[in-house]
Amino acid sequence: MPVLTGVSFRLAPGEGLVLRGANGIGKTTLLRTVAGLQPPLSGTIEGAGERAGYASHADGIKPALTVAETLQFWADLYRAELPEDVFELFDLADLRDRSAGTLSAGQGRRLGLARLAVIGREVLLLDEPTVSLDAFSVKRFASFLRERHLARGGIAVIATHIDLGLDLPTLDLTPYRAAHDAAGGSDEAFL
Ligand SMILES: Nc1ncnc2c1ncn2[C@@H]1O[C@H](COP(=O)(O)OP(=O)(O)OP(=O)(O)O)[C@@H](O)[C@H]1O
Repeated sequence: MPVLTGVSFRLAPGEGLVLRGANGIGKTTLLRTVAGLQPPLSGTIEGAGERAGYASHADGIKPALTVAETLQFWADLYRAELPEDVFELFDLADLRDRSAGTLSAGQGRRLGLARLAVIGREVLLLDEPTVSLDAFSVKRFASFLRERHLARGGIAVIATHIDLGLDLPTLDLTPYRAAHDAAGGSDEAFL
């Protein structure tokens, strides 16, 4: 059963897009589909695939590793160099040797987001990236997106309920909600 229907967008290097819509409209579903984690029922997605990095609601933290070990783990996995300033960029310098399992929610989110600076993917698919972040951390993350990602030709698709101050175009998914038969909402499609 479709969740969204008729959605279409195209982004050039350096461009970003903010996805909007009420809870349950299908923002996560769309991001996961673009990321290649689930197939579309119809239509095509071009240019994401191996070039894409997806950040979900979960931070993907391994509690047995320290903060520094976590980022090195991601760098090794993606065969990338750990950027020297990644700890400063995400305000993690004082937490480098802290066990990742002991981080607060916001600190853990900063670590999860720092992964994006490590993996070097051109297309970032971000699902509510600022959840748990304080205002200062939201600003820092917005600066990372603007100066380190978009300004260098990266692409970002961001589902967010808050204004990141990035002045990006918005795609409201409300008109694309799929019609359903009388009996069921889209929830039943997953059961
Ligand atoms: N695993 C699942 N089982 C049942 N229903 C699901 C599942 N995943 C998604 N859905 C349903 O699919 C629809 C779209 O969900 P999705 O998570 O994409 O919405 P969203 O726009 O990201 O919502 P939110 O703003 O609350 O994060 C919703 O009706 C949701 O209940």
